Amino acid sequence: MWRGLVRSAASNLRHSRSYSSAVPLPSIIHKRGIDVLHDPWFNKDTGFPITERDRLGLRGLLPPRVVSFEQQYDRFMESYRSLEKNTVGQSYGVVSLAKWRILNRLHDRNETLYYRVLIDNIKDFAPIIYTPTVGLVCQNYSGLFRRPRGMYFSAKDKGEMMSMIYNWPAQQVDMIVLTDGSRILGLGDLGVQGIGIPIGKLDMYVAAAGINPQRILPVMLDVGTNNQKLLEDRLYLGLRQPRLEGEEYLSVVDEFMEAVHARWPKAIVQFEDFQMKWAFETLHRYRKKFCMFNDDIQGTAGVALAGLLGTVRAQGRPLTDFANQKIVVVGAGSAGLGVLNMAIQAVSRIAGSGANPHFFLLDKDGLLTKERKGIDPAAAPFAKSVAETEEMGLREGASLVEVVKKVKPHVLLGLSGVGGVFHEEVLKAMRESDSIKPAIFAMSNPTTKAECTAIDAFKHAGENIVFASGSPFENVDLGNGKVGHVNQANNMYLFPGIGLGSLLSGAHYISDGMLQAAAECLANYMKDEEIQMGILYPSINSIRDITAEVAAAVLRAAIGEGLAEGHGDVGAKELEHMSEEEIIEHVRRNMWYPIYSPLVHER
Ligand SMILES: NC(=O)c1ccc[n+]([C@@H]2O[C@H](COP(=O)([O-])OP(=O)(O)OC[C@H]3O[C@@H](n4cnc5c(N)ncnc54)[C@H](O)[C@@H]3O)[C@@H](O)[C@H]2O)c1
Ligand SMILES: O=C(O)C[C@H](O)C(=O)O
Ligand SMILES: [Mg+2]
Repeated sequence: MWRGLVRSAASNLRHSRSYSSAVPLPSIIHKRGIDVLHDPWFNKDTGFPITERDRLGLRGLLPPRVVSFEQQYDRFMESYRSLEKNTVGQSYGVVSLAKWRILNRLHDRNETLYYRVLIDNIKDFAPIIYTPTVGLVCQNYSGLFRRPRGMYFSAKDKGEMMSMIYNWPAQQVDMIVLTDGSRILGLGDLGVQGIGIPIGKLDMYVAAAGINPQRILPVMLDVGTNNQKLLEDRLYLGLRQPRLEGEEYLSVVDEFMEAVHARWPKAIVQFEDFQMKWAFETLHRYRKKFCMFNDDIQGTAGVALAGLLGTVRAQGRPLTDFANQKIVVVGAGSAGLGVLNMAIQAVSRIAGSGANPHFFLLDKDGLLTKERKGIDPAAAPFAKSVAETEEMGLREGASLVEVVKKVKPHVLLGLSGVGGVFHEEVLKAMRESDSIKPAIFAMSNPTTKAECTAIDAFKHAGENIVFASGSPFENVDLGNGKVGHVNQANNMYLFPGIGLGSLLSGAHYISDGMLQAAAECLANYMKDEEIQMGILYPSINSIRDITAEVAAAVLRAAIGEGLAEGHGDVGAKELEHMSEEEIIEHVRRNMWYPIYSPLVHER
């Protein structure tokens, strides 16, 4: 149960919150009494030792027995397990929200214990604090709201953001996840309720990348919502106005980015769940100016590419064969286009710039060809020419079934946000694939929006497929002791490492080379024996390990490109002189791990 490395208190405290107010020794924190108990960053509940109770004015505010961290941990897990028992037979929504509530209450009260149970039970808890339950939490946010978490900047705050940013109590922030709530998972525009996504992503940053929870900041940019139901909901907590558009919209994002940069010039900003037009626009606008990335475009692309390369290996083919793979991508949004852009780059690296990849792109109106009217410029490079389409017996707007039947793809990859779009006929058509091991990636989230379920994929497309989904599914029992392995193709395998590696590099922007290094690291992480069994991604139980490797790869790439400026007391020169082993050791040393650190100096 007690996995992972236990850091020394001193090293944990190096990243602790520091205070500008003059603090007389012996206290390490400036708060006293009930304020300490009400601060989840420092609270140890019944775990406060007698010396700290004395010196922080806690005597009498707690029952007398001092309970160890291990006992507190076991107590929480017992109540969690009994909640599981007591909710057997109830609906998914009721059970998962009950689980979310119990975890959220701990999060509100005692962050050290919260992150420890999260890290140690990540396989069980990720589906609650992350996809799929986080989607349900966002949908029910107004009703579930008890306490705020993170910061909210709204269209009404124009002109005020530079001063508002100083309302955040931490002196240092390393990692920000920002959304405008316009495309929350596959659930559409959820307005201010989308704040659950940055919170969930940052929980993964703490659990996987060891970013200190005192240095994370979830942010909601509330520029209104076009969701009529929310606008009419009397409990809705966001601005009741249609979304800002055009220059008005961009000026709000600009102001926020400048405010963040002014206070924390080295903070990394992850853009998350923005509708496509703003996802691309803001990425182009800020990517060389600030240290930022768009997770849905860039993080997803790297995870998908790692899976696609794994698929080639699973077929027993050399990686150069990637250039010959026929890949049908369903969904021409920020994620689908991000994947195709990165896949095209990979093909030209592997097979030279003259290679002609066999990629097919569909959106809600079917196969995209050059004949499409009003085609989005971001999708245009992937539209098929008339000659190519005719040669295959296809046409503009051809349906998914037609495309799969004619193309016989090696890979069918969904990022459409439409549950069940890989229906029985589509999956059965995959049996005629030209691959001996066709791959089906149903990457849309949450589970209800997956293009197909794992069971249906193995049932209709055959037992020899490789399967991956964005939200978790159980492995499938194929009978006779055989198991259909379910991979979770989710950007959670990359964004924490991209963020941590970029942070430690101190680079002023995140280059394509850094992102490519992250994807390659994930692709190379899996052993051939695993790949042969259809296992394309590591178990989520190893997410801390894979994240350290990814972060080291990103850091090495930044050093190699001369972008690394260093972080904290480790400068560019020191980074340049580190060996590969020293870099990974440096990354691991900088990963926060939850233990109770002393809050008073020893006399
Ligand atoms: N697994 C992951 O790591 C991951 C990462 C990012 C996004 N996603 C998921 O991918 C989905 C899409 O995200 P996005 O940012 O690209 O959204 P988006 O809104 O930008 O794009 C959705 C695309 O799907 C197309 N589409 C809609 N209905 C369709 C249909 N019936 N057939 C074919 N195409 C259809 C739309 O035309 C559009 O091109 C979401 O559900 C999101 O949760 C998953
Ligand atoms: O949030 C996730 O689980 C993955 C991805 O960022 C998404 O938008 O679906
Ligand atoms: Mg996302």
